[in-house]
Amino acid sequence: MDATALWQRYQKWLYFHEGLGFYLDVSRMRFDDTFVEALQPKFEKAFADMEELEKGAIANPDENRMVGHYWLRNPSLAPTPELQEEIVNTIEQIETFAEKIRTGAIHPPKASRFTDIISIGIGGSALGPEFVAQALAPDFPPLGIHFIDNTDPAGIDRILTHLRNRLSSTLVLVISKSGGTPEPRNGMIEVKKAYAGQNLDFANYAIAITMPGSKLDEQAKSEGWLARFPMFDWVGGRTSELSAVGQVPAALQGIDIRAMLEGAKEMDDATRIPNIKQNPAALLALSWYFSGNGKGEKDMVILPYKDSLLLFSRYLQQLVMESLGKEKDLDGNIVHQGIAVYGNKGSTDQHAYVQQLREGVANFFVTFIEVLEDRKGQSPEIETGVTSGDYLSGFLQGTRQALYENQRDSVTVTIPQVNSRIVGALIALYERAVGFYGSLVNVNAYHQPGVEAGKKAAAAILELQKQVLEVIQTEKTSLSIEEIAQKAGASDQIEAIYKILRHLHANQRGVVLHGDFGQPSSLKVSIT
Ligand SMILES: O=P(O)(O)OC[C@H]1O[C@H](O)[C@H](O)[C@@H](O)[C@@H]1O
Repeated sequence: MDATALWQRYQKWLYFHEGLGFYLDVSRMRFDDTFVEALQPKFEKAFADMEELEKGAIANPDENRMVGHYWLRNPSLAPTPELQEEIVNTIEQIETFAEKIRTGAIHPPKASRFTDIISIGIGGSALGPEFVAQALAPDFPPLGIHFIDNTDPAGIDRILTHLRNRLSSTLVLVISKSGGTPEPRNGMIEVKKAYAGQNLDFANYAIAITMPGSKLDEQAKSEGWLARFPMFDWVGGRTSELSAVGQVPAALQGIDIRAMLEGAKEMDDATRIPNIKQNPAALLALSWYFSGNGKGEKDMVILPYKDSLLLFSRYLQQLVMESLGKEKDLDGNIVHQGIAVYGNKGSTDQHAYVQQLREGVANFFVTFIEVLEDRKGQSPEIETGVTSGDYLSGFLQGTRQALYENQRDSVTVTIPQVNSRIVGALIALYERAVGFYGSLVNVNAYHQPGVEAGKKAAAAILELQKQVLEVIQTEKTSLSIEEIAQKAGASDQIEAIYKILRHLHANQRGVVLHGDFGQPSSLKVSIT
């Protein structure tokens, strides 16, 4: 296509939202009108499905749940007055509470202000808060936030060591929708011990964000924690950033949560329009479908040219892959659906893997995110008439062009600046695009059955560890791994048993391995 034709195509497909100053350019996805027409019936179904979902249909049939994240930013859409009230009240409670913390009206027993937050959570209970903190926290936030989003002991130590002199002014958010996920539970137990180690009563510092009645909620209630905020049954983890999960940490950092909700609402209104060309989420879903043949054949590379949006790709990784990565479709057929998502930021990544994007295996499409405002205020000149921001902008345009010339497609999202309203709008845009795409390929985008298998397997390993330790302690003599496996009645688990023992050995847990470590079957195991 020559320059004039491309310019025409650019204008033909350009989506612009005036209120948000938001652009979406899908002109560098090489679909034609026939393709769009062919997809029209599927889109009609997707629009209808979405309307039902917003009205409170059981859009997540496997878990028999409504899917209501859209109600969070427009409570009048919630199907009952009780739900509407719950949403409105929760936001007000969060704002009031955060204000009291920030001003010192609520303060720790031994200090006039809280200075820091440890936020403990994983998956949907971490990725949104992490992304938003990086994107929107002011340079000098009223409280600095630190995340424990794993059960890695060294990771936990790093945070606790860093905060050891400020623990007495550090709030702890324990975020878990289910209130039973092992990683945040472990983090909470370790952090609680650290508080006890400094003679601090954990309850005076701890806040629970979880479904009412969960294990975590019960614990917070019985121990008299500082506060509890509800996570609703009808909000999925990966779409929970605009619920208490994201709002509490954001408000405590001085981020404008009302503006985030407002931006999301504006985007929701725009993505409710049942017309592909006038609906940015539909245009995204169309592009994804085109690129991967409706089968996820191409990966989605997210490249924001702005440091503050670095974690957007990680956030989207869960939203897209946990929603769309499914073995079966809604009719029970084996489909192995999904779209792989990765990325960091430009222009940094141009000095890393973009080489492969340009010339290597063509198994992806790029989503560029362009921010029009370079920085607050004027930029110094780097060369005559040229700023650092001009370079950033030039690198984005150049990469988009170079990829296109090599038959690599891309989408470009352009936003005026990174602020609360726009970040809210971006979150809403992708939530809706994922919902539409789920309908196009006929999968339940709101459950995650595959995650359970990993959790069960891990639980089985920990059970096996207990059996193994019992054998070693009863026998009290040096044994081979094979003998231990036999005595534990788990010969079929010999490799897992070896790995358990090697891990215990490496961590001074009373188990010692002797022999040739390159020949595991030769090893002898004894207790210390
Ligand atoms: O918030 P929680 O209940 O602790 O869940 C945290 C995360 O873990 C689960 O395994 C799910 O796969 C995620 O969707 C969820 O966000």
